[in-house]
Amino acid sequence: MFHGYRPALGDAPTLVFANSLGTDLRVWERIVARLPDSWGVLRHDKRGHGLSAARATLSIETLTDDVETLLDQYRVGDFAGVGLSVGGLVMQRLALRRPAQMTHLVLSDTAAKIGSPEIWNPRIETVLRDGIAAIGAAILERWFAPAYRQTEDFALWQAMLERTPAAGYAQVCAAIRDADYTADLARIAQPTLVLAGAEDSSTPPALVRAMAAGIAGARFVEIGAAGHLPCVEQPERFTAELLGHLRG
Ligand SMILES: O=C(O)CCC(=O)CC(=O)O
Repeated sequence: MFHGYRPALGDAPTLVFANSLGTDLRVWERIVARLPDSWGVLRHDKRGHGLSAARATLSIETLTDDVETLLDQYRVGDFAGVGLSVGGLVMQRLALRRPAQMTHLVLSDTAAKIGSPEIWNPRIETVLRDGIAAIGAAILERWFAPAYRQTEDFALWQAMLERTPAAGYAQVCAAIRDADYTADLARIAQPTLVLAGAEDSSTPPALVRAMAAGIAGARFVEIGAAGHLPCVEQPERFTAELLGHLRG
């Protein structure tokens, strides 16, 4: 599995990131660039995305297994988990699997249950039949606020999305469809920051806020002028919230 690891220096914190559907580890580039150099960072391309090969069966649980494998491979100690959308589902699992090791949780533009079979099944069918480009414009409208879609930058993320293998994308869609962690939210004990792009129509702020309400003590912050990927569109604000959460 393709990944990047930078160990923390001394007692500096380590951040473990998990990406969203149709993106790879570069989605965190602008956040990592703003972190202190001493902080540890572990990022990866989930199965069927970026440079990571798909695997025969995939679920949120197997995606979480992959992150645990990397944590153990590098003997990562305490870490903060940062998950975006489907990556947020993975981090919700990891929070419960590694309660002592995960010190803080950051959930961006995610929920305990995202969408329904009525949304995911036609999307899977279309992608497998016609490719991602067939639904690319609709996805990008959900990902970015209108002003951002006029920028030169926008084409970069469109390329990332459209280069995602259709089979890998469809497998992750099915994994999201089959996951519902609503009943487990109350068991999350880490201090949790929940971020939502104010213009996110993939996981709208009301849905994200409802998840936050289920996690004891979670702090909910809405980020203006951002869609589904505030880490791309509003990296300054995203990083400020992240650093504030970790530094208490
Ligand atoms: O981004 C994700 O991980 C899943 C949510 C989604 O459907 C994103 C999109 O609108 O394409």
